[in-house]
Amino acid sequence: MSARDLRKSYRGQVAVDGIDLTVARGEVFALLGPNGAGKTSTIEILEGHRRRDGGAVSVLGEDPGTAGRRWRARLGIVLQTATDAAELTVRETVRHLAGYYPDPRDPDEVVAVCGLAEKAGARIRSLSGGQRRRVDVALGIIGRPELLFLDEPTTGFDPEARREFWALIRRLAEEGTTILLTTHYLDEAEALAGRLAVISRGRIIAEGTPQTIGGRATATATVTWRDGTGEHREQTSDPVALVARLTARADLSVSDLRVHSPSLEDVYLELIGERG
Ligand SMILES: Nc1ncnc2c1ncn2[C@@H]1O[C@H](COP(=O)(O)OP(=O)(O)OP(=O)(O)O)[C@@H](O)[C@H]1O
Repeated sequence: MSARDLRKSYRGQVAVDGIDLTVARGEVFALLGPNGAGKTSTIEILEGHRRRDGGAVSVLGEDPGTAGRRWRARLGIVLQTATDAAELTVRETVRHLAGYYPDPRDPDEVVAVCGLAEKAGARIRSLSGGQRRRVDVALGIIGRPELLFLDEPTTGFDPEARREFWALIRRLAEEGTTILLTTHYLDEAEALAGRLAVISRGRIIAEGTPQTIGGRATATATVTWRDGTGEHREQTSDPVALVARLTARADLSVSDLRVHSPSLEDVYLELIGERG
């Protein structure tokens, strides 16, 4: 999947301002960025849900602006807005949608892996917000998509449900599903994404792996420790060497040794702040 110089404005207001993006088959790629940065606009153009104003886009070898139903059946889509309240049960809803795909997954299995087995017979409108979001995810994967778009998939999930969801995404990725997700949870991006991009004001301002983005791998670390002379704190670009030096000193009894490297959140906030 690739986009070159992608552009989108709403009544003259620029939302996507020349985005270049390439996601290889089998990759899990996360789009991060503040509210209104242009993530949903970008993802919905790639899904074929919104028209672009400019740029070239290829998704599974086709232009989403003109691709047809067979192309659509190869995608799984979890939109940002949750499923409307419905009178159908969870099981009925998932089974119903399965009927639209040539090679769907087993509906009961999907209900189970999405943590909805106990709610399979419940009407959608009776579910909690997080449970409804799980139904959205179930509907997104029922068609055995080659490419899965997830727009803030775990909003409203409790911590356990998020962990279960992460395990599900990892399983799908292992099976070869390409996944593009947006999230405001940096731990989620770090846990799932092989690569990620930070979008701000319609542009990509950083791209890389969770470990290296924004210079994270080479950023200064803070080492703190305690010894006979008191508490110490030192900034260093080579914490391993400092720790080795400290622990080699027989005359110091070092304790409470900690190395703090910048988290993905630290790096993200710095990136956003610089451009904010
Ligand atoms: N249908 C629309 N009509 C007018 N303006 C829109 C529309 N959709 C989005 N916008 C505007 O485009 C900009 C980008 O919005 P978008 O939804 O793509 O951001 P986002 O990064 O997904 O934000 P969030 O994290 O809040 O979901 C915002 O300023 C938004 O107000």
